[in-house]
Amino acid sequence: MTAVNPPAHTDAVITPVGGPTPVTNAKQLQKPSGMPVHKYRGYEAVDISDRTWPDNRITRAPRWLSTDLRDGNQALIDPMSPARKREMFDLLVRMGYKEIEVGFPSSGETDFAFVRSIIEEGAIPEDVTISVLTQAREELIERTVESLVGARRATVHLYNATAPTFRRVVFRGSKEEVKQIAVDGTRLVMEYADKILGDGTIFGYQYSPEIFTDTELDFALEVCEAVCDVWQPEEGREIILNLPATVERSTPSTHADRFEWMSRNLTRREYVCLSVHPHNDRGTAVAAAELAVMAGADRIEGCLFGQGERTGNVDLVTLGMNLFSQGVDPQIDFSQIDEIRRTSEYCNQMEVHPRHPYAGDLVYTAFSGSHQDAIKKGFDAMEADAAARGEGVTVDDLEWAVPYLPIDPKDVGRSYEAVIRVNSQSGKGGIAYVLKNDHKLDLPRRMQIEFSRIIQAKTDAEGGEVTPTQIWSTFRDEYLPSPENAWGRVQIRSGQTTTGSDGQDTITVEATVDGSDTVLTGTGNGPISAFFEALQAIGIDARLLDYTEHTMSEGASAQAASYIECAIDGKVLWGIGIDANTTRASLKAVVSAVNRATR
Ligand SMILES: CC(=O)SCCNC(=O)CCNC(=O)[C@H](O)C(C)(C)COP(=O)(O)OP(=O)(O)OC[C@H]1O[C@@H](n2cnc3c(N)ncnc32)[C@H](O)[C@@H]1OP(=O)(O)O
Ligand SMILES: CC(C)C(=O)C(=O)O
Repeated sequence: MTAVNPPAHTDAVITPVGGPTPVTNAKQLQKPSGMPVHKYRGYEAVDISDRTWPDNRITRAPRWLSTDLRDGNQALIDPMSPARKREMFDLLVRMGYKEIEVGFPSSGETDFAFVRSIIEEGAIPEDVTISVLTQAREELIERTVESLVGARRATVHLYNATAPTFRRVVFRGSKEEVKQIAVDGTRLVMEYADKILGDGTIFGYQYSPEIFTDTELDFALEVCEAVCDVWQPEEGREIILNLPATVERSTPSTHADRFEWMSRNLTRREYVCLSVHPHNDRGTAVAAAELAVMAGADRIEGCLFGQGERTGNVDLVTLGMNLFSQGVDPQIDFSQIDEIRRTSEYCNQMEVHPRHPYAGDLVYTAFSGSHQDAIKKGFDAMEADAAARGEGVTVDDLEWAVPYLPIDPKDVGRSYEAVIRVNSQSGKGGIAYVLKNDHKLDLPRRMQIEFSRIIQAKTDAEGGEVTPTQIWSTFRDEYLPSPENAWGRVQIRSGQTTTGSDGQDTITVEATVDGSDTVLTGTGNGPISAFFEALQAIGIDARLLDYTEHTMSEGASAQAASYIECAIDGKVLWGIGIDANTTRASLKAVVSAVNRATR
């Protein structure tokens, strides 16, 4: 055999002995881009060769915090109006989020008033903790705590940047001074909470060393430890330490290493809720969150559909649904994903991409032929498996196993209607799926091939998508013309068969042939062969090649579909007949094929 792909390490051009085309190593064809790569440097690895996170599995939902109303909102072109904020808040509650960051109350009247409104209007369920963000500045902290008066459960979330560039550029201070900002801020939060909030509030505290991703690990740890020294976490008094990828900078694996390192080195780890807050600058926020949980994070902060600064916060919908698709209950209800999407679009005034995981318009839709074929076979196999398991077992009782569909679209409130859409890339499987799903017609394989050629000719000629309605109207026109729209040489009105003592069937059919009423008769070893003989009399030479039938529904008024493959005057064609009586259905199927032969 001749090698076609040269080994990756050679730059040689391999000329296959006797082969037609010399093969060039693709490496040789790539050229330097000319882009200014010298301006950037690689992210530092973490010295943690005994890392354990790759072996961990996520077997239960982490704690979730939605920051749609804070990090999501602060990144919008038009921040949410109070009405939109309230819609979002109510949605998050309905979905099951128990920790919701509701704003930055010291930023201005809008956020302050919103926090007051949900407290005063009793919109916060007993088991939901609201959280509010503040900088480590006394006047802002005081105002922040004031916003929480009357809340049953509330957390103040304080942040300050700890990364070198921010120490140098924003705070213009030393490590010690920047650590002191966090320490003083924590003390002020505690003092104001004591002074302003009564015993009626179950008060929590969260600290974020902002830009954790660019902060030296040992310094991030030092600041977190100093904050813990002030807050004094203990049994029944947790602290949330949230380590934000304010700007996502590393691979998810390095991010996970940093989490494992922090998780191992925090002294009061059992009283710390370790929280991950990924942004999506490298497009890997979801992976970063998942790997961080494997590395020890207890809690994830993010936004629905990945709203948030720049490329967004991590997407809570994808994370939750990823768990669901692995058989882990996300403890968040995504069963009405389109309602969630619509509400989010209304609140954020931004659209969710049609290819957005789990929620986009097109994510359960296959256009391409081999995908459609496999999906149709998958649905058929699930139905057969359920039937084989015995009475009362439905596909909903089985493990989901439909190729190309990671989850059952029904589980998020989607119908199967949009699963298969037909265009020029589609094959017989998709078209057959539409006919089976929408019209209960289970076409035999060779008939699928025949009809898909008819649709293919249409897509090649007209381009674009062929809707299920167009597929059905093309199918009807081709195989099942209605009496109002009849075409073809033969239309039958009624027929009778009698069986003689010799076992031969004689058929008498009242029909219209070429526009004239007539009676056709013939004899054969069954009604179909008798009908073929009757057709001989009007010059139609037909021979049966294949026959199959199935019921289309259950009950007394059940319809049957018959499919007949015939050789007619040298052509091989399929016909279909639908009738409550199977003999009539098969005669209609013969007529369908006969008429097509002369169309
Ligand atoms: C990564 C994140 O998403 S963090 C959250 C960011 N979100 C927001 O900022 C939205 C809401 N913020 C706001 O509306 C405004 O920033 C306000 C109203 C809170 C404060 O506004 P201003 O008082 O004008 O201050 P501004 O935000 O510009 O901050 C600048 C000052 O705060 C200091 N500062 C910034 N962050 C912090 C912090 N976390 N803790 C303490 N001081 C801080 C800066 O060093 C600077 O100080 P300087 O004036 O002495 O140089
Ligand atoms: C305040 C912090 C958590 C933040 O939003 C970020 O760093 O992205």
